[in-house]
Amino acid sequence: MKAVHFGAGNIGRGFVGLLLHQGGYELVFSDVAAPLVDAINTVDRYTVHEVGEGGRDTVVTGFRALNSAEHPDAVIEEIAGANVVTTAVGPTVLKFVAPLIMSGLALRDPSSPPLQIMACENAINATDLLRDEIKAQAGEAWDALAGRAVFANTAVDRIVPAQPEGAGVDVTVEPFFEWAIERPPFGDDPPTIPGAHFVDDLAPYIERKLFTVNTGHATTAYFGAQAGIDTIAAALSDPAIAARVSAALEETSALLAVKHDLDPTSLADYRATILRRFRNAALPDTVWRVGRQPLRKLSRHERFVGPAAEAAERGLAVDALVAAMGAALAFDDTEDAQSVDLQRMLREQDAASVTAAVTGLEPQHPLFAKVEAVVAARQAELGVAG
Ligand SMILES: NC(=O)c1ccc[n+]([C@@H]2O[C@H](COP(=O)([O-])OP(=O)(O)OC[C@H]3O[C@@H](n4cnc5c(N)ncnc54)[C@H](O)[C@@H]3O)[C@@H](O)[C@H]2O)c1
Ligand SMILES: O=P(O)(O)OC[C@@H](O)[C@@H](O)[C@H](O)[C@H](O)CO
Repeated sequence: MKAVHFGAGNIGRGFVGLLLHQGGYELVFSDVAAPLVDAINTVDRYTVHEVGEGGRDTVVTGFRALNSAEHPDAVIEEIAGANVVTTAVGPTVLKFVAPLIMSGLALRDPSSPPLQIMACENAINATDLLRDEIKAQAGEAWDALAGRAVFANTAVDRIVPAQPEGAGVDVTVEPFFEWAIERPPFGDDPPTIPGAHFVDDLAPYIERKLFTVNTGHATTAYFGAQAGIDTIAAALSDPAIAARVSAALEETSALLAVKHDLDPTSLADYRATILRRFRNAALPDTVWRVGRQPLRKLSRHERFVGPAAEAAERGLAVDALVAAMGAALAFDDTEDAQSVDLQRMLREQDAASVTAAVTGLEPQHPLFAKVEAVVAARQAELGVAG
């Protein structure tokens, strides 16, 4: 059995690749970072180090890496003969891997079992986005290709920080992990991924994850950055920031409870577990990694505006989420292109225009005026007219 995994970065090596290896797949990483591809190909094993309570080391073997920028045809050939394709490249990069998967499907023996495709990104229905990209790029050829693949959405959860310079291919991760995968697309033949659980309806799982883990994480990062704190664990040890994060998560939990009929006590346990995970002092995770790409994180269906918009529509509280969005507006990392764009927009556009462009909300939406107010407040701090 063979799996081709796009994105040999933190979660690619530290989680998806690890579980595919444990499932018995021969693993082919595909990445565009030449030094990373070369480093992977110089070793025959790497170690996933879990740090924090209960952490242990696991060795991964049976892998190689291809540079898809330099050798796209080699990647296409591997896909044609693979059982599984996974991605962990970031939601905005899916459109760049789509042509390779499309060509791999075109080369595939039509009598082979369908290729099982799963995007492991932090986004609602990321695999559907990938399928839509492949379909759009295939045009009329899609009808012939569609039957050669099945597409399943997933929710992956494990905190994998940026790895220090010189760490090589080994990866430091937290001990916790969760991987929920839609079952129906596979029929009677789901992939063998030990530790993953297959569910009939992914929506409650991905929304609970994105709107709790990632909302809480980003809230910690943005308030932490604003307070001049570098790591997630240190930010949460500040009682004022911890209170902000808890308040934001109580708002998302209130929405999740009514929307998906989730038990409030289980949601409270889920929140407590997540906050414990964030406090893992052995995990060197920074506010800069977790806050990365603020425009993506502030977009319409993401971890802030997604739950806050639905909460506002239902008349539920949103003030803590809006305050977190205010902190996100202050995220100023000159090495992050989206942060630079956000700061430029705040300086060049009026508050209503920034709110509409960043959040995708209509001006008449019940959330709009509240976000516009924090945008204007940030502009006042910057000394620019809103
Ligand atoms: N790190 C985590 O804690 C974590 C946890 C769950 C989900 N995720 C999600 O996984 C995805 C990846 O996150 P990460 O933290 O591993 O990021 P990362 O930057 O460590 O890894 C991304 C990798 O993708 C590669 N890449 C970029 N463009 C590519 C292309 N066109 N083809 C192939 N590879 C390409 C990069 O070179 C990099 O090695 C994101 O969607 C993220 O939200 C991350
Ligand atoms: O990967 P992002 O940029 O969407 O979000 C940053 C972190 O919140 C994220 O990577 C978490 O570590 C991860 O989602 C935990 O499962």
